[in-house]
Amino acid sequence: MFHHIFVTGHLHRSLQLRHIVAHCQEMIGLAMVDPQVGPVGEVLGLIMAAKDLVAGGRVGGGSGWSGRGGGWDRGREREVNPFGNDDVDDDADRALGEQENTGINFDAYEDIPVETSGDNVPPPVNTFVEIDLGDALNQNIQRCKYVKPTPVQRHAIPISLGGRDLMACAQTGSGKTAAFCFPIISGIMRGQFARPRGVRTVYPIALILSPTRELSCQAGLWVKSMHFGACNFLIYAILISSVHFDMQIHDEARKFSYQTGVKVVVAYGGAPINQQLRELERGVDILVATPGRLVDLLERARVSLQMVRYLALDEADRMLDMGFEPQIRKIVEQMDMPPPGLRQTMLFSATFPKEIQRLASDFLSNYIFLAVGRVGSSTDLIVQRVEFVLETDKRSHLMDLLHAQRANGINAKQALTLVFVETKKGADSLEHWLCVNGFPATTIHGDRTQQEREQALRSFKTGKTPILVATDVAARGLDIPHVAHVVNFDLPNDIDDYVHRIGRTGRAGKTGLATAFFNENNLSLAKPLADLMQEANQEVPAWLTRYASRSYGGGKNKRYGGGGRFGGRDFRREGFSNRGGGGTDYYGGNSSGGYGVPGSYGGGYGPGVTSAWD
Ligand SMILES: Nc1ncnc2c1ncn2[C@@H]1O[C@H](COP(=O)(O)OP(=O)(O)OP(=O)(O)O)[C@@H](O)[C@H]1O
Repeated sequence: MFHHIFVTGHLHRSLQLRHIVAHCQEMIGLAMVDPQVGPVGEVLGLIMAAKDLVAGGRVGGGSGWSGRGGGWDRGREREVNPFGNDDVDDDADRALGEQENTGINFDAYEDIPVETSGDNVPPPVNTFVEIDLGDALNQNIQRCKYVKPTPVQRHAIPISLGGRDLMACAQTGSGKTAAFCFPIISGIMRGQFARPRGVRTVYPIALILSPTRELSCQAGLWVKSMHFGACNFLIYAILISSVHFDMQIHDEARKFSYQTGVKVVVAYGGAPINQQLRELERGVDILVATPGRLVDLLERARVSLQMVRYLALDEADRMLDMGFEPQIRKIVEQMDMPPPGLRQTMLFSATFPKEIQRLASDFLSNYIFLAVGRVGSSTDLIVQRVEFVLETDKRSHLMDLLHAQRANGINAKQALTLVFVETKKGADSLEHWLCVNGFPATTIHGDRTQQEREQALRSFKTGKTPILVATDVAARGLDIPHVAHVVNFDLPNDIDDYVHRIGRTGRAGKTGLATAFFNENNLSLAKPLADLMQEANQEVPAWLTRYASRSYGGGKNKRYGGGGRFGGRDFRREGFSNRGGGGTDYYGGNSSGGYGVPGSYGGGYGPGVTSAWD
């Protein structure tokens, strides 16, 4: 027989919720967390309590972390199992947690060209067992159902394990997160890191920076069964207006580091800082952070970077474009982080414009450049279509597509469609119009609160609203299973943004479809788009080739200009010398902005275009 425990709440009823949780805890003999940081933090604290309850963990107060690398103090806390219970039988939960890594079409990656450059490049591996990652990590790889490494992992993991700095470019959905997480976790497991004991300051060993807090969040709805002695409990942890989400990288890193003794903490803006501070106080080995929130923590002296031995930048080109570069420089160069050479630095993205490579090389020491596939290319697992659609016809055209999808059963349960638009207003109005016309949709854009964005993502992921209308906020990194179709209702101005957007489908060896509506407003994209499609063996419509041949320069998409179709790969091979190697200083002598780079990268956004940072 099951005892049912409902943990449910609303912000203004958080006291009541607290009592319910306390009661649950009393029933099964667990300690109570002390959620004392205001209503939102309180509710999140309660949810964390529920989460620990669900996982059978014992939640203690104060610092539960001690010993090497801040690993688990197993006498006082037990680690929440990020893989969840095997006996989960709830559809929504399954949809949220399932990664479906079995049946991946690895053959799709076999022929992919790989380029490495730099001194003494360690050879690639073919299997995970060849690499000595340690038992605990190997077990987690099995739990993730990763049978063999993806190409970027085959090359990047030995390079990083060899202690080398790395700039890696590999296609969307090809497993870059694990490629930088595995060596970091393995390195921390092996290392001896004597860290200062600050009163309130924590000293992470690894820092993973990612550009947006949206870089996929994992929803926190728990419906689990569990057993205590002779009793079975079904525990429902549902929060009506505030749900705790973890960033995707954090979520992945937690899976990979499960039972390794390596503690991962996330800090990102738009969520209450107190909860994050409490988590940090319990100890941290790997800190996953967005730049803004990290600067805040550094300024409050709650985090010191002086022990950082590993620095990873995900979506590194975005992190270094003009919008965020000063913040990144502050974190990496102006605080207490060890310099290149004394720390290991790994930069990853699917796109890496040369100008950004130049900036990035400032952070690296004698690094290896790795390109899996052509730099900035899209995977040919995605079928790309471009249709000429006038502005005034876009809605009816989209409707036709959606009706056809429905008729073909493509939009059956769990097949999701992501529609990219240019503006926040445009997103809201299209969402409304879709809903009115019988297509449940939701939106994600910069004017929505963090909570609304998270709810939208969750509603999309679970298939409740199988259409998500988004601005570029959702263009990068999001790893949402079952996105079958990406529609570029409005095309971006920058071909790299297009690559990231369509990369929300066709992930991890699966196929996907991307449709773009092109018209005379997108002429500057004609050539790069035609080139990209050709590169990915896609059918390029004759009209697009004609536009492309007229070469409308927009000052953007410079990788297509001159010297090879994609403007080369490792920029060091193109007549620029690496600063670290003692060559020409191409920075124009200014290291904090205005780099004197001819035609420096402008972030890729035209005026009025919504960026991922809004
Ligand atoms: N070796 C592997 N075997 C099977 N699945 C894998 C493997 N490595 C990663 N994956 C899965 O592939 C998916 C895509 O991985 P990930 O999100 O790291 O891609 P990415 O290269 O960072 O993409 P993007 O550039 O869009 O951020 C994830 O669901 C991940 O769990």
